[in-house]
Amino acid sequence: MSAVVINGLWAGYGRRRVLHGVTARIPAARVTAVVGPNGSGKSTLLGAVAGVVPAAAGTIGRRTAERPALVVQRSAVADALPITVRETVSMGRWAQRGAWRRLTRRDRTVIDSCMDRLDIRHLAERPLGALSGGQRQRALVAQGLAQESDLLLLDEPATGLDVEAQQRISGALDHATRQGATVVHATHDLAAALRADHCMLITGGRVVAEGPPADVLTPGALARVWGVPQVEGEGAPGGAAR
Ligand SMILES: Nc1ncnc2c1ncn2[C@@H]1O[C@H](COP(=O)(O)OP(=O)(O)OP(=O)(O)O)[C@@H](O)[C@H]1O
Repeated sequence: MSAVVINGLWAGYGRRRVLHGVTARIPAARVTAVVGPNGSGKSTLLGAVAGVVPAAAGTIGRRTAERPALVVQRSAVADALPITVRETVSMGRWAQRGAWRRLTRRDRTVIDSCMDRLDIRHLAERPLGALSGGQRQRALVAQGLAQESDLLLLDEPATGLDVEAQQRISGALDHATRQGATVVHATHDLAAALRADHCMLITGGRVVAEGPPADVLTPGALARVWGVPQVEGEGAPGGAAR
């Protein structure tokens, strides 16, 4: 079953088109990895599905009307933002409660459990700007989880993190899918993409392959997309590149 069906999607910024007729299906309650070179349109695709980048043409069909949770790259968050980790994660509840309503007991339980899942409860009262990059990224992922949306979109959530932090995040995302959420993450980490349930390879704003990661991330497809020959025997066998 598909959580999102994208059909002939064109999208970009102003008059500049970044996505050129993207057609793809995102399976429900699974992890999908979006892979592609710098500037290929991964963030733009996540933004379009999240509704923050308008579609110029084509359609994005959703199974439900719930607002997606979008976790942006940590570099997109200002260092000087004067908020604590707990406040950052609490903002995840705004979509349900509004920014000025008092948090309920259930909100506080969700916030604490999302901090626990990312192992950042001990940092709860620290200012976000005073954290390391990896700690800050965990706080942003916890904020996304706190929205309890059925569609979680994450832009390179594990880039530059140590192995323990990467495992925390990937464990939290797997947990979300077991709870029924659909997870889509953009990544440059081919090992992480191979662990996903589904993979979309994009280049130049076009989907060049889509399907099981081992069928998509073939040595031939990677060589074509990145233009560098892969070492023989590396990557997965098969060939599903369009
Ligand atoms: N806000 C913006 N305004 C104008 N152009 C943008 C904007 N954001 C991205 N672009 C352009 O759109 C193209 C695709 O960018 P996008 O961030 O979607 O790629 P990406 O695959 O996520 O890249 P990366 O791997 O480097 O994060 C790039 O050429 C980029 O310069």
